[in-house]
Amino acid sequence: MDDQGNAFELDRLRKEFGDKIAVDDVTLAVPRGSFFGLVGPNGAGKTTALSMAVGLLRPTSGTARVLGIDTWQDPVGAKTALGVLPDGLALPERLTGAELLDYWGLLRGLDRTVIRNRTAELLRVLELEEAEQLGTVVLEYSTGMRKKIGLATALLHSPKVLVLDEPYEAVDPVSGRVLTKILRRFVAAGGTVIMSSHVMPLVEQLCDRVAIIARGRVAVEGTLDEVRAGGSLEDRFVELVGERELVGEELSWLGS
Ligand SMILES: Nc1ncnc2c1ncn2[C@@H]1O[C@H](COP(=O)(O)OP(=O)(O)OP(=O)(O)O)[C@@H](O)[C@H]1O
Repeated sequence: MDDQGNAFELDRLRKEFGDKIAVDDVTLAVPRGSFFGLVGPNGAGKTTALSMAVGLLRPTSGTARVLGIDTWQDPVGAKTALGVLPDGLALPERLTGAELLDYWGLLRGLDRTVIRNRTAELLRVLELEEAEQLGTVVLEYSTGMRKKIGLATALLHSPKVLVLDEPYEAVDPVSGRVLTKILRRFVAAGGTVIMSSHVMPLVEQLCDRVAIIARGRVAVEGTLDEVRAGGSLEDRFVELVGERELVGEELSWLGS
């Protein structure tokens, strides 16, 4: 166990794709029990950093630890502690939600009765029960439904740390509220959530710590109030990242 009380530690984590430095020596600590928001512009390196941190993408250099367990030295140990909603899920598509969770649970080594009970509960809470009754396979799911079944796979084994890449994207408001309740309850019970999002008000509403990442680097990190520095998170984001104005005649043909 990690004696510093961190759920997550990235130490000079780096990813190069050819000449492109996608993640530029990111060092970040996420204290246990925090609801951590990772924000930044498109292409900033959020997905790449999270993918390396959870063991889905091999870093060029640097380390990632989950509850003190090195993600790359002890992948099974780290993955036991982790629940992950990756960007662009690669799920078996020709299974129904329940079949997928059954398969997932068995891969995780869960007991069949536990899988069955949790699956029924997750499908009910995430409003995927009707699709299940109709025999809808994941291939036929809408974008939001795919997000929700992805969340269900992340939650199924009751992990200690959840890493969610844009969990609210494409999720309707009713399911969004359910998700918020689930995540808040999870954190209240001692779990840790690391979530990327482009929705600043949502991050302000949910997260107690935030990092703004830009061009592969951490521009600022701290408590929500430290990062906001008296303004809104969006103001701080734009201030750090730089505002893009339409210059001169750019797109003036639009609507003319
Ligand atoms: N497999 C890859 N090969 C080459 N370049 C990549 C690859 N994956 C990501 N990149 C590049 O790395 C950079 C970071 O991408 P990443 O997907 O991590 O950004 P992001 O912050 O998650 O963006 P978004 O908010 O749009 O999801 C981008 O410049 C992207 O083009």
